Amino acid sequence: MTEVIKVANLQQGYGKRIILNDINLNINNGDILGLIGPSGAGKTTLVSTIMGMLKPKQGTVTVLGTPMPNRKLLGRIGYMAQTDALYSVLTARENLTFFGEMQGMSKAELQKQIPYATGIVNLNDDLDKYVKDYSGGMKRRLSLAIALLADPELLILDEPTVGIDPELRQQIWKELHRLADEGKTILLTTHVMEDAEQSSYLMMIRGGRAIAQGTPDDLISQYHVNSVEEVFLQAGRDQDAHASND
Ligand SMILES: Nc1ncnc2c1ncn2[C@@H]1O[C@H](COP(=O)(O)OP(=O)(O)OP(=O)(O)O)[C@@H](O)[C@H]1O
Repeated sequence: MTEVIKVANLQQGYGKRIILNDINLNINNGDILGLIGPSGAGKTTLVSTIMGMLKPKQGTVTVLGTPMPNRKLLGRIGYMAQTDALYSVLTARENLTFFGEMQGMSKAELQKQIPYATGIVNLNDDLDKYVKDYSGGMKRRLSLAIALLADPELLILDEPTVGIDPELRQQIWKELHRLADEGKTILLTTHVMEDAEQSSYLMMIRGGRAIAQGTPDDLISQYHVNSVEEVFLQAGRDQDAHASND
């Protein structure tokens, strides 16, 4: 087992405002980490820090053995942001080719990987359409295909299943599990409990703090409840009770 992401005593924020406090996390290869928490909890802030887009205010972030931020590492990470960064005047195929070339992929690799990545998200029949004519869900799916394109060691996906129907969501999860079984590491943020239940390890963030973390089964038994959703609700109540006692 190799440690792929290590976050130690992280404090993060914007300007003087502190958003995340005392975050500690270790993820090994083959893990699927689900970051779950209410809107504004700090999930994207944590993801951006792990990606190296934000420098830690305090503490350290190490990815694939390298302290972050480090630009050189970006080629080894497949990243899907929350807002789609696509060129609407280009077709889907042209977008994929552009982002693949940016990551140093050869023509032969692109020829092999474009059908693979777009097959996972059911976009093969729409490859030559302009992105400006895509629906919101299709754009999300294209963004996911771009993240998968170069077969990266680490996939970081910010809300990958928003706007994706249940059948396709199942297909995507099947592929994410296959990639994890191959030893790839996946970090995703989500609001959706079904996604959380599919993760091998969960971190629940609320008010900038990790209120619970562990495997779904461990958390369910630790909190004496029957579902991940109940763990989340109970951990939130515990946090509120703790705050009112302070
Ligand atoms: N660039 C920024 N500058 C200042 N504040 C920011 C910035 N980005 C996020 N924030 C603030 O940081 C807090 C956490 O935001 P973040 O996007 O990390 O939450 P989130 O858990 O990802 O939420 P959501 O689930 O809605 O995406 C919010 O209060 C937000 O307003």
